[in-house]
Amino acid sequence: MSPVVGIVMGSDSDWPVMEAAAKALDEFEIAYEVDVVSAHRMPREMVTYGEQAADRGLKVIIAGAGGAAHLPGMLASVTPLPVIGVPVPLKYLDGMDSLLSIVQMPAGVPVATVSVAGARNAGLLAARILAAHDEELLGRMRDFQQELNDQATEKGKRLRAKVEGAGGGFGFGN
Ligand SMILES: Nc1c(C(=O)O)ncn1[C@@H]1O[C@H](COP(=O)(O)O)[C@@H](O)[C@H]1O
Repeated sequence: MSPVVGIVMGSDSDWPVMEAAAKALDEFEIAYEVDVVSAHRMPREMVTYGEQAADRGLKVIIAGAGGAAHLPGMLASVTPLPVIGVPVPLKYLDGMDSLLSIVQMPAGVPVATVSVAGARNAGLLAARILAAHDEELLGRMRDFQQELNDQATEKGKRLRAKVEGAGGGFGFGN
């Protein structure tokens, strides 16, 4: 299957964070490619990647970067595809630098920014974007949401049993 999502990052050092996006796409059996594409260190290749992405069949780009994280915004400026930005936290500033570098885009050049290190949600958001035009994938997303719902309900049951067992009161679920 040819890739429909491009997962790119400023450095291979971002992979431990970005891997969660790949895992989410694996869960939905969505084909993706992975690469290092840095706006700062390889600007010409970055522009080429962004310019060719749609013609190569990609539908969504997930771009992760740390520090002065210009990659997601720069990619969004050269591709018509939706770009999801993942702020990667580095040693200093706890990812606030990456977050602010990615999230405050000027009007006209959107980047859908997820939380700091929120690569899993980036993968899930890419799946939802694809599902908007794919009934079968939409069904799997609904199943996934139902599973989340069931798990949260189960957690509530367990918590209530624990508290009630210790002589506590009753909760919303009763
Ligand atoms: N933020 C960017 C960009 C960019 O935005 O173009 N290119 C690399 N980087 C970031 O530099 C950090 C350190 O990279 P190294 O570990 O290679 O020194 C990484 O988090 C990367 O995303």
